[in-house]
Amino acid sequence: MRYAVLVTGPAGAGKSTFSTAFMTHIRASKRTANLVNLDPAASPESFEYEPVIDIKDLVSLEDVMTDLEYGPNGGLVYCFEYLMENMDWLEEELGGFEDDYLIIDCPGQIELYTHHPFLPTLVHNLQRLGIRVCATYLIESQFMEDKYKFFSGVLSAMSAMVNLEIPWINIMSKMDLVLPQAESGDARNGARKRRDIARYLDPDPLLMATRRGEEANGSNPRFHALNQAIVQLIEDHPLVSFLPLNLQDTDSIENVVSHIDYTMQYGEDEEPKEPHDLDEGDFQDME
Ligand SMILES: Nc1nc2c(ncn2[C@@H]2O[C@H](COP(=O)(O)OP(=O)(O)OP(=O)(O)O)[C@@H](O)[C@H]2O)c(=O)[nH]1
Repeated sequence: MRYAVLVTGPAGAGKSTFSTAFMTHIRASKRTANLVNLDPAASPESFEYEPVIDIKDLVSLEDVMTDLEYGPNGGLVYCFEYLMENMDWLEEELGGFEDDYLIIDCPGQIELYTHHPFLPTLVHNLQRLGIRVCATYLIESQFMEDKYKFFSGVLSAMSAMVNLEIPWINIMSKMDLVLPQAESGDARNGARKRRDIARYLDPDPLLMATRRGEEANGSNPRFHALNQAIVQLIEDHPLVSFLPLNLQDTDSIENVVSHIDYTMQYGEDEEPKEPHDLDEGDFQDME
């Protein structure tokens, strides 16, 4: 069985950094993982592990912008459409990998997750090849600092989940930036901040509720009805909750990887090892 984890989310959410930490963690636990880059604009410096498959070997944003004179956004859309037309290239590239995890670092264009057919086509093709696919969707903890920005993140996560219909894990990345605040100050303050964080990790739609006529974040009170409708939508479809990810804390990475393993039903089809297949390293792992 092959497994593919799509690492998705808006630009700058920490996808490449998480992909690297994920690779390191999987390899440290003596499993195999390979990185796949699907961002045609990614610079080589963004990867600590060299991707085994790189969309830039098929099409690069730079070439498209130079040769076709497209701007950066149109160029990116062109690259994804080009890949969609050349899925046999990806299929061929994937053919050589019988390893257990493919970590697919996706681009940060939000339209890819909400309405562009690129990701559904990709998922369909991976599944056709017998690869079990799950998605992680990262939004960064700074979204918690502005509840309206946070809810736009919740809605984009929800939209992406509905668009892709595959096992899904939402991750609140860069928790190292907010956790120290929760730990600082007196005990009562700390407890209140931790409670606030919990409301964001399991989104409480009431965070956004306003009373009729009340100004919300400087916005026009006429938005009250719209806010109420969004609150209702999130309440009626409680699809989104977030796993906190603090890359400074090994337990936090371990927790996220365990959720991914569980969601993917990793190892469910593994045959038990015969005693003669076990080597010394396996016994050391059990100590
Ligand atoms: N403090 C902190 N910074 C982080 C963390 N993860 C990523 N960053 C920083 O956030 C910025 C963006 O990180 P990337 O991993 O490149 O984000 P990305 O989602 O791959 O970005 P795009 O590919 O442009 O969409 C970089 O400056 C990282 O150093 C984290 O866990 N904590």
